[in-house]
Amino acid sequence: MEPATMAWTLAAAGFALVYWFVWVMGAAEVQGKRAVDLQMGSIAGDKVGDKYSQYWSFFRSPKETAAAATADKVPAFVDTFYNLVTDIYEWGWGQSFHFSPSLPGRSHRDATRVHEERVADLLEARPGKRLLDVGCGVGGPMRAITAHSGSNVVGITINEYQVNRARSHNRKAGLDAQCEVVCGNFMAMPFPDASFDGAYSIEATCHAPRLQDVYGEVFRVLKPGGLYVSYEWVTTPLYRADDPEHVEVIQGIERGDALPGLRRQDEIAAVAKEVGFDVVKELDLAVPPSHPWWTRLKMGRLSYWRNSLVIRALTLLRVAPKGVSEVHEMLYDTAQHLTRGGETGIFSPMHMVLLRRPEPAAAAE
Ligand SMILES: C=C(CC[C@@H](C)[C@H]1CC[C@H]2C3=CC[C@H]4[C@H](C)[C@@H](O)CC[C@]4(C)[C@H]3CC[C@]12C)C(C)C
Ligand SMILES: C[S@@+](CC[C@H](N)C(=O)[O-])C[C@H]1O[C@@H](n2cnc3c(N)ncnc32)[C@H](O)[C@@H]1O
Repeated sequence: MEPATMAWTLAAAGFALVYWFVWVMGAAEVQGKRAVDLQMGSIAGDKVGDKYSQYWSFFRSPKETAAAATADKVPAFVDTFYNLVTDIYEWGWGQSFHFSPSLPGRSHRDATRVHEERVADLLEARPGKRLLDVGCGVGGPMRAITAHSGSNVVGITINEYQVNRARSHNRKAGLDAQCEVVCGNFMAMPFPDASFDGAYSIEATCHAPRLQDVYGEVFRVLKPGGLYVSYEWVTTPLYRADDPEHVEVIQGIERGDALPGLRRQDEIAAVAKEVGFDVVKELDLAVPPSHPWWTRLKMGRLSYWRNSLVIRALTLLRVAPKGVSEVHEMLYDTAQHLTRGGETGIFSPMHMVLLRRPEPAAAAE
């Protein structure tokens, strides 16, 4: 082959490869968020590195730092975290930022939807009901629940960038008349007392330093008789604080997922009762007969490698901001810890509680 022809062939093959990696494979999970669109939330491109260091400084502060002082800083730290990860989550996982038990023979998308529809069914959601989504992300669950039940949903998230993403997805799905999104702290919500028929939180309240603060707020805004379902991140009774592997896995999950400290499974219902809820049902959805939730993380080694290459290439080309690679590495690392947490059974991201705010007469008994 002529040298010139060879050069042209190589250039065309290179272009085709980059195109396939970035534009075709780059739309990893859902259409709508491609690798070339990766931003870092509302963080300016040249500040990503600083924000990433700021995120880590939270874990570097001495353990003996007064818990209350640290707790005050948590919402800002969680907000920074979601600025850093929201686009990578959407690109590599989808619009629902949670796990689901796998369903043999069905897609991840189906498994996700079934896990979300279970919430609507537990809440007996139907047209005319007004539900609250506590920590709503970019609204994947909210749209599934509205579409499934016909109810109206108001979501709250601490992260302004997610509010904009969620509103835009709601509009595109034609659900903006039924789905509303508010920016705010779920530990001090901007809603009147007794203003919701039902509420749910999917893998979100683990970001609260004190579960009482968020459960207390949900109790306040629910109408008497209203139901609240939560899927909680917890350590299970198999966790041993004197086993170094267990400690490393749990700390790895906390560091890579902006958690002020994972709770024990038995703390959840106790806190619910403390703030006044009746516990209607409590069940760990991660244990058999459920199929593993972590297989989706494990099966993706090739995708992680591909994603990492795409991100490096885009950073080099200055399409993606500097610092994205570091955030991506952090997520890869936490994926290993989450998988290990699932395999050992010491961690569950779906400890489900169904709670009811009692009617006044029942409360007085
Ligand atoms: C509830 C929370 C988030 C749960 C999950 C949605 C996310 C936890 C870890 C995330 C990921 C890890 C690896 C990433 C991978 C390296 C990248 O190439 C593509 C995206 C990941 C798969 C990413 C996707 C979302 C998670 C699974 C917490 C924060 C309380
Ligand atoms: C892992 S995401 C889950 C999102 C959504 N439930 C889903 O399943 O797609 C956790 C969510 O909780 C929100 N969150 C965390 N702390 C919060 C706080 N103090 N107030 C409001 N939202 C908060 C985050 O902004 C994020 O939207």
